[in-house]
Amino acid sequence: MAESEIDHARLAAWDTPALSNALRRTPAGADGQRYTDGSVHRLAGGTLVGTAVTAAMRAREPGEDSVPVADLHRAVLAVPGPVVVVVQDLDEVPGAGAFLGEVNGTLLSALGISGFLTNGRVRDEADLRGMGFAVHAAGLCVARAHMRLTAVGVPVRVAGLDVAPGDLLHGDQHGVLRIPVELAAGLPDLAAEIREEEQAIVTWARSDEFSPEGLLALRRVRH
Ligand SMILES: O=C([O-])CC(=O)C(=O)O
Ligand SMILES: [Mg+2]
Repeated sequence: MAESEIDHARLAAWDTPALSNALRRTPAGADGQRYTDGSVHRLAGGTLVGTAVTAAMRAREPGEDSVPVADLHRAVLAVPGPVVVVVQDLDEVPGAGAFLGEVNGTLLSALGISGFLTNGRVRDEADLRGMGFAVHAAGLCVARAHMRLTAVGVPVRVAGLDVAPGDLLHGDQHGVLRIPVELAAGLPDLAAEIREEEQAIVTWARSDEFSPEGLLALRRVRH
């Protein structure tokens, strides 16, 4: 499926656990899923869905290896649909300085991005909460330090998740999930099917029909 045919709004109506459950029923299975490892958290915004535009940065030490931020802006504008900007902080100990703050955030907001993900840190927190896009990062930091982008449009690894330019990402308060583009169209229906199955159990557990003996008699394996 072409990226332009993906129904982002339909995916955004689901949370990451539901889409992960749905992916289990595809060839991806339980082992073929790729998602952030919990070392980053959502600091602002709601659900993100979009195509990855990637970059790398460094901040701890000075260097002559910078590329213009305009390269990132151009890459964002080259994607027809919603974009998730993914920035890998390459420093051995990431987080010395922030790429994302009020100014870079406002520019990316003006370009209409859906989300931002980094293994590094961000700043100007109060401003970021009003940007209208989701921010996932390892945390906050004070300084800019020697922050510069060192590459745009390269494969990156952020919070254990490998991301290539063009990958489809979905994220919420649980983390960020990479969705194989060829499986995207089928996921909402699978998620709905699973929710129905799960809600049957939940509804029973909350009902007057429920009894501990009844539960044991079912000898349930999964839930
Ligand atoms: O200094 C930077 O580039 C990061 C920052 O605080 C901002 O974008 O406002
Ligand atoms: Mg700032």
